[in-house]
Amino acid sequence: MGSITINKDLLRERQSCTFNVLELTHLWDGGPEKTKERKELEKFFLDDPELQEKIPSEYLSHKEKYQEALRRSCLLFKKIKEWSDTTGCGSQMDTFQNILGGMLGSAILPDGVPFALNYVMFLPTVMGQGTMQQQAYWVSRAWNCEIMCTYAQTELGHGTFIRGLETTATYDPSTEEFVFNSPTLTSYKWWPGGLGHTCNYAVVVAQLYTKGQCHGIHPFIVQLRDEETHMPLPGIKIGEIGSKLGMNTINNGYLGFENVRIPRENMLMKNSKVLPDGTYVNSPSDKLTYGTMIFVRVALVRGIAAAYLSKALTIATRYSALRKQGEIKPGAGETQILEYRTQQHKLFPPMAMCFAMRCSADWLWDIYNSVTAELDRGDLERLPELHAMACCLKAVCTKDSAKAIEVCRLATGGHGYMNSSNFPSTYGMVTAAETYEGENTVLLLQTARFLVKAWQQARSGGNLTETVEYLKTMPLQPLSLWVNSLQHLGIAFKRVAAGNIETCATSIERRILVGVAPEDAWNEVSIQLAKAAETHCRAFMMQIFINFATSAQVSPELKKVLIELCELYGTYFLLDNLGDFFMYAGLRSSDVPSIQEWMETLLHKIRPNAVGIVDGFDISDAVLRSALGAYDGNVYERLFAEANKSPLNAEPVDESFHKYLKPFLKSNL
Ligand SMILES: CCCCCCCCCCCCCC(=O)SCCNC(=O)CCNC(=O)[C@H](O)C(C)(C)COP(=O)(O)OP(=O)(O)OC[C@H]1O[C@@H](n2cnc3c(N)ncnc32)[C@H](O)[C@@H]1OP(=O)(O)O
Ligand SMILES: Cc1cc2nc3c(=O)[nH]c(=O)nc-3n(C[C@H](O)[C@H](O)[C@H](O)COP(=O)(O)OP(=O)(O)OC[C@H]3O[C@@H](n4cnc5c(N)ncnc54)[C@H](O)[C@@H]3O)c2cc1C
Repeated sequence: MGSITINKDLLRERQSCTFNVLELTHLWDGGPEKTKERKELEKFFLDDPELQEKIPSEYLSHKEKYQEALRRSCLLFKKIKEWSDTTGCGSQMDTFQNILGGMLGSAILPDGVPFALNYVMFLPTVMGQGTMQQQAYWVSRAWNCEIMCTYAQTELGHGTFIRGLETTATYDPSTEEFVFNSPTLTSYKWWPGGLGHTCNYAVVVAQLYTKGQCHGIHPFIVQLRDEETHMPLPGIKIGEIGSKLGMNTINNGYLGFENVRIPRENMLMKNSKVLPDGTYVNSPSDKLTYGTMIFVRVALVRGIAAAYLSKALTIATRYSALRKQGEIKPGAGETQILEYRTQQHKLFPPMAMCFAMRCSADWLWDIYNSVTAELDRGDLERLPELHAMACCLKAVCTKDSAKAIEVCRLATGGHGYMNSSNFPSTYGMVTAAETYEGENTVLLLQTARFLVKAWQQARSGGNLTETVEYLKTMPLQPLSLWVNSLQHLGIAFKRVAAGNIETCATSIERRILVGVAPEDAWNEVSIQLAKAAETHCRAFMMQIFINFATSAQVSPELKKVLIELCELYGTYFLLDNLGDFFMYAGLRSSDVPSIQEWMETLLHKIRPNAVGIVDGFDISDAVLRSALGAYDGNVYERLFAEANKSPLNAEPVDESFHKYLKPFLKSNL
């Protein structure tokens, strides 16, 4: 038990890798300096015995899980402060992002950080929607953890349709206060992370009434609990919503109001305002209230979708290299399961997806920053494109990631079903992101709205922005014979997207022409609209991956691997959606066998580098938390050690035998 020798199959895999793994790590991290910083950060946090798990959390009760998560969150945030004060290495924000959504956080609090919303949503909302004065007051209090805050938007009755929220904030000019009420059961806030028992303040999104008129939803800062006793303030009804599929330590809560008063100054007034006499001053755009949601969607693509998928892939690929089962040729000895082409088909396309997600996330982060700066100057022109791309990338990447994590689990057979594989909690974390911050279908339909408008603009000769420019050029280019090349893949994906968008636009027009109301026509076509948005996103990711792989400043050996992965991304999704490529990209059935062969050849080429690629993600054992995925490959020893942590193994005979089983066995039914 506990041997430190490396499994010999894994060792052989590492010796036969054709590229320099460290070069990939540096590329993945964004440069050698970033790798160094990340490793120092991991060492600082993960070597601390106080932060290490004593009993696997699966064996704790719901209450104990929360209490332990809170204990560790407090230690963790003290250490973040210590880290920033002593090393001066990296900004606090980088550290927070790594802790809250990144790999480091998942090593210490795998089921979620109850403080996450303070940093991920409360602070960005105050910074994006508060006046300078409000920022000066609230940001330092929340940043320094003098108060702990969350973001309370969703209600029992409404999550998606936020214009339908029912919580009311009614202005009373006689006291210059807003009065909060929850008029119905369905108006109770439901879901906010940390709301149950952790936070004492929240941004609450409510319908604003002043001078007898409703002005729609607005954000307010509301105190929920006493800062000393933590008792709920009068009129505040608050609690936790109970056990969930995953993320069980994030402390999601409910919240109701009965005549709760807050000062006028607690309305976040950067965009719209209520003056002391109750006069309402309009925002330049009512969509600026939705800014925090865009920020989180952008952050999720890299921080959750790509990061957690890289973890699942590391576990499944290392395991597949050492697990032996059956023979390909009778008598030739048992085969590493990674030799099976079907296994390669399960694992290598998700590796390609991981890279495509990372390039897309970097692009999205850059345009988020530039559009945010433009918004601050009052320029709203590029907001629709940012919103459309944040929506579809969040939806497609979280969907691909969750699906691929489940495929990774299945690819490890029975052992993957164990909590000690770390697949269940990894999946629980990622599938939640398919729903929160905008349910995926709903987000795809938001993108589709932008695409249909862009299509109409392309037809009328109007100008188009970067991501939809192809809607102008694609339909004009003649369809050429199929060629197996990256360039042709890039064009074919765009043709499929343009074709799907055109089909939707014309289906809607056709319906409207025969008298169907535009809104009904939209609903009738919405299956195709969601698909069109997905194909647009896929075409974008394909192109961004092509640009990245072909222009990366890396050694020829690594470049070859990047190009293979990029080709695999394209061929995999093409073969998975043949109908689309027949309909819109000039593909003929006689072209398919050569594309299938191309894809299979790519699997064969990637095979010797599979372990090298996941080693390149450089996820330490402490972060992986998996009996199946550890660097040394001593899987069976680890599975045994984990099994022996089960409280049922503490005694050779459990007390339930004497209480129930023995009397039952002796009862002679
Ligand atoms: C560091 C890594 C992170 C780690 C995190 C880990 C912890 C995570 C913890 C978990 C955290 C989880 C926390 C949580 O979950 S917090 C709760 C999150 N909730 C949601 O995301 C709700 C989803 N719903 C919506 O966003 C809206 O209601 C939608 C969009 C569906 C409709 O809305 P509405 O009914 O009002 O609009 P409309 O459809 O009539 O369209 C009208 C126009 O508005 C435009 N429009 C719409 N939206 C935007 C926008 N945003 N920017 C710019 N424009 C926008 C739109 O294009 C259209 O334009 P046009 O066509 O008219 O020109
Ligand atoms: C783990 C987790 C954490 C969360 N954290 C927070 C938080 O911190 N703060 C917070 O405020 N909220 C939070 N939420 C709530 C989350 O944002 C909502 O659950 C989400 O926005 C979806 O809303 P809903 O649950 O009302 O689903 P619904 O909107 O009821 O969706 C149900 C179904 O209806 C479909 N549907 C709905 N509208 C449309 C439409 N217009 N067109 C087509 N189909 C439609 C959807 O596609 C879906 O299939 C969290 C949720 C989860 C799961």
